[in-house]
Amino acid sequence: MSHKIVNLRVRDVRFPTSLEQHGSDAMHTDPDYSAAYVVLDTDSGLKGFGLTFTLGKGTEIVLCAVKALAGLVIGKSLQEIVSNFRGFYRLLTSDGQMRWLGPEKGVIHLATAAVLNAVWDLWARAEGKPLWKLLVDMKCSVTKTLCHAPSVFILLLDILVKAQEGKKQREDQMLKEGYPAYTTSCAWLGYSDQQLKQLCSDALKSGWTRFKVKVGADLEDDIRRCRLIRQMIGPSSTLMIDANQRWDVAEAISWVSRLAEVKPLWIEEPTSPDDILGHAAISKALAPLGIGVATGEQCHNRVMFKQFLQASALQFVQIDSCRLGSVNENLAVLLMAYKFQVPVCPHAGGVGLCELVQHLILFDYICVSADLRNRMCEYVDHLHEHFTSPVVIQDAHYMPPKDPGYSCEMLEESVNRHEYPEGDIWKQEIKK
Ligand SMILES: C[C@H](O)[C@@H](O)[C@@H](O)[C@H](O)C(=O)O
Ligand SMILES: [Mg+2]
Repeated sequence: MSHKIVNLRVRDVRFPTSLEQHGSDAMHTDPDYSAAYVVLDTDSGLKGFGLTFTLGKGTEIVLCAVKALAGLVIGKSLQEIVSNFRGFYRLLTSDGQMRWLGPEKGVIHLATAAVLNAVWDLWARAEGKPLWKLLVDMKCSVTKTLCHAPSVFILLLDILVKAQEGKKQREDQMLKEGYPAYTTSCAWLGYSDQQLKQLCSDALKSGWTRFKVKVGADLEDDIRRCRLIRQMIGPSSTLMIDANQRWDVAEAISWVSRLAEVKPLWIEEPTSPDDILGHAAISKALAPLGIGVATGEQCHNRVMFKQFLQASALQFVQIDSCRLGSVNENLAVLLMAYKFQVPVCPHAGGVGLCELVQHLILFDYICVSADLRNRMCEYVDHLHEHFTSPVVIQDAHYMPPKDPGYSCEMLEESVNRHEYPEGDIWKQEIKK
């Protein structure tokens, strides 16, 4: 069946997470976790669901961008798209007029991600497999044609072929044990010390051993909060800190040096996400303290990642399922990270990001890296109840999803209630 796409709908879905300071950090003090949510209808009745993540205001701009891309998608069959997926990716990102809005960055690229995520979901559903399994079962030569990689990296096929060895064992291992995760949801910046202690002790009881803390607004607060959490989790648990771009380069080095006593594994987004050489300077300065630099959640595209890797400007690659051009571009980044032997630890702090990115990291382990050292996938404990196939966490591990698709279909009732501004949730909020 060809599954011709006959319609594309996009909706503005917002959750009022700022009311309880969920997701807050040094730069985003009041995020309302939101999404531009895309549904593709086909002539066969099969649907594809995709999204890109936003923080509330401005989601309407992403919706406009998705609508601008719709004409490139409607009328195409799934078969036509996947038989030349790289060509379709180029069609979306290289329109002679629209590419001026990016290219491949900002709102238009978020829109590309939402649309392509829905196409990948449709493909996986058509094959009756969860997306990670669709990728794992693909022939290496096919995988290579999907990913949108810079031409310098022609060794991609070799990497994939090499990783065929032991693939079945790794898949079985994942199905049994799951992929290791860390939690960010104990220590958002707007949480009180009391809340932080409570959440941390609950998380320890549920088996969590890796924790991320938000920092960057006030040094004395950071020292107190980081000491508190290190004391609670003990010396053998892993701690990461995340400044969400708050500092300039010199400030980042001195601030993080003051936090070195709590032994963070990484400092995430210490400075502007575009400052590749700044990240390289920070990496160099912090290496003697045993602290790495992590970044990626606001890295526009694969070309930026290529330069970060070439400049030794990061020690942990944080791919993002909704900022890069979907699976296609993320595959390119996974392969480049492997080439540079830098571990991938995906970003998932948002709505739906955990659901999506678990598929990519499973593929990375089974078919690319074959390594779990220094690797873990972010987890936040928010809003999973709004999805038809929510993530399953067992003993701080992501258990591989079993339902066909890319796991980002939302419950119709949740979408209706949270649609902005007409949904009940927002009508009530506006009345207050
Ligand atoms: C506004 C968001 O919650 C961010 O703080 C979040 O994505 C974060 O940077 C993370 O690493 O999870
Ligand atoms: Mg972050």
